[in-house]
Amino acid sequence: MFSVMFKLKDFFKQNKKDYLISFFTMIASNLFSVFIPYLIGRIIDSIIKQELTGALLMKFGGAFLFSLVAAYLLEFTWSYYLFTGSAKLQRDMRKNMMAHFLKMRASFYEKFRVGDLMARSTQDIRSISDTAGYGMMVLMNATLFLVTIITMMGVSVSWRLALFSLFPLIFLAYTFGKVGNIVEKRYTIAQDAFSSLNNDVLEVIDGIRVIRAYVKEEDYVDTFRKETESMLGKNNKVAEANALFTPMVKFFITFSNIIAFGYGAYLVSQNVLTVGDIVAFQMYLGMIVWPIISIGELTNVLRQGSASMIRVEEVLDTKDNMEESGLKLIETADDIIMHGLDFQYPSSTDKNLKQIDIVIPKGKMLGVVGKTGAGKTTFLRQLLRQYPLGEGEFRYGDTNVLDYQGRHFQKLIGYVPQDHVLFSRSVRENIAFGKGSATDEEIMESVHIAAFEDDLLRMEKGLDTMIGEKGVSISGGQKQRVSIARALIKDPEILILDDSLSAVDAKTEQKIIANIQNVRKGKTTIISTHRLSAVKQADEIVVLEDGVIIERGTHEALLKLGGWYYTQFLRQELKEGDEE
Ligand SMILES: Nc1ncnc2c1ncn2[C@@H]1O[C@H](COP(=O)(O)OP(=O)(O)OP(=O)(O)O)[C@@H](O)[C@H]1O
Repeated sequence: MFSVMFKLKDFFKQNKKDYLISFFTMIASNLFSVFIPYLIGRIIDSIIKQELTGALLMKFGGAFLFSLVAAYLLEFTWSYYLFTGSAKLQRDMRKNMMAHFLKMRASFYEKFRVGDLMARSTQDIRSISDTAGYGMMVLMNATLFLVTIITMMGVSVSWRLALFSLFPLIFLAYTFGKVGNIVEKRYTIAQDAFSSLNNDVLEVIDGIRVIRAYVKEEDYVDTFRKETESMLGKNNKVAEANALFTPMVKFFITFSNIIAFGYGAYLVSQNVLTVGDIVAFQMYLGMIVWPIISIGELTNVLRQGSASMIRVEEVLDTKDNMEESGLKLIETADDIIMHGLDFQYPSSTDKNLKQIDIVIPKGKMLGVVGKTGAGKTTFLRQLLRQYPLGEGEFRYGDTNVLDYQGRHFQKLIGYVPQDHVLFSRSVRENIAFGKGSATDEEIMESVHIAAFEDDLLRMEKGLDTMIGEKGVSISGGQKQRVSIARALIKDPEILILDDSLSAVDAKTEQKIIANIQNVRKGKTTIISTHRLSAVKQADEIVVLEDGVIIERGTHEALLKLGGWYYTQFLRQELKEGDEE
């Protein structure tokens, strides 16, 4: 249960000053608070003994008021320092989480679904920070307060009475532990359900157009209703376990009250205690309820915090299984050489690339074709190092890719993925993303190469047009061209296009290819495509089937070969002829 506090020890150390201020102001505030019943006890005794004079009342009144104000101000101070600390913890953990997400590659995102990651980086982090704020407050304040009250009960009234009347609380502590275990288990189940629900919401929002097109709204409403019902059930179970704490405290404290009254009255009758003592003692018993309830809640907060900590650690401890990269810096791209390269996705049962032998000389264009599922994207992912390296040789010139610094290596590559990812920003920002300091001239140059000029002219605000969620929706072909412009503005040593021209018409495709060839002289370009006309000009074309290169050569050589490429090319030519 306390493991979560232990795991946060570095954070507590870093914010030692704040926690020390909280701790000492808390002690002082508690001392002033417990002084008040003591004063009341003394006033009652003075009334009974008929010793209360005006001067004495003024003295008691002054001390009472001073203690009240001091306790209030001190409580403000400790709660300020404690709760700002917990907000800092949330900030730090979110920063760590985001840094981790940005470092991770494909296999990590295959393990965790987006909704799950969102749940862990919001609700779980909040629950952990509750342990550093509320949890810490209860731990320090309730235990300190409890110790102070019990000491006052013993010192200012009677140790015997204190021991007897607090005896039932031993059973309370035992029950707290048992219920705490139940809370932790139920909370983990509820959080897992929340992750899954989060994910489903994201999927619905993402796929809303398809859901509508297939008139599946009702089905989704129904599924979602069932899920939220089940989630409600799980949360109710947590609430049910939580609700046990307060009645449990009241139940056991009642026994303490009975003992205190019975045994206390006996001690008064024996002249061991005064009536004022008993009143003060009962007030102390009343005061003890709050810290005990809080300790129950502390158990709760700590159990939930440690369940959340396990969920957050699971994410932070998951690496993407990428090999350690070397220290070499790569300044310029060399020939890309793969020899006998095999690769298998972690979740795949068969090899997805088999014995790939390829040399892409620096500055040349390679075309990668093949039917769907042949392994084109998988081959490009090896170049991009999105997955662990397969078995076999993969070099840049004479140097094994693993000898290069991973991140540095990426700087040479411009990549246009199959699924176009554009941000909810302006066209300008989306394109300049490829090169932070890009001027409008440079942006327009890439717009021109990507054949996006005419589209831009039609946009009322030109480069300032907002796209995505915050602005206009743009077509698939337009998205592809903005993505191409984003990759081109970097003027990368290696440009990788993964089926990036599929949504543009044949004429525009030819225009883009011609532009690319024109501006990328001396630079390596790799194009994977279904439409063979896009790679006609390539220096070499490889045909993949089931992860194996089955044909290779120039366009002319492949036509002569009369294999898959030849048949496919004829089919596409005929189709395009028909369309024209
Ligand atoms: N992340 C993955 N985990 C497991 N298997 C995968 C993964 N991605 C792809 N595959 C499998 O690897 C094989 C090659 O897929 P790949 O996406 O490389 O084909 P492709 O030639 O690019 O297809 P397409 O033209 O349809 O994009 C397929 O059998 C596919 O099911």
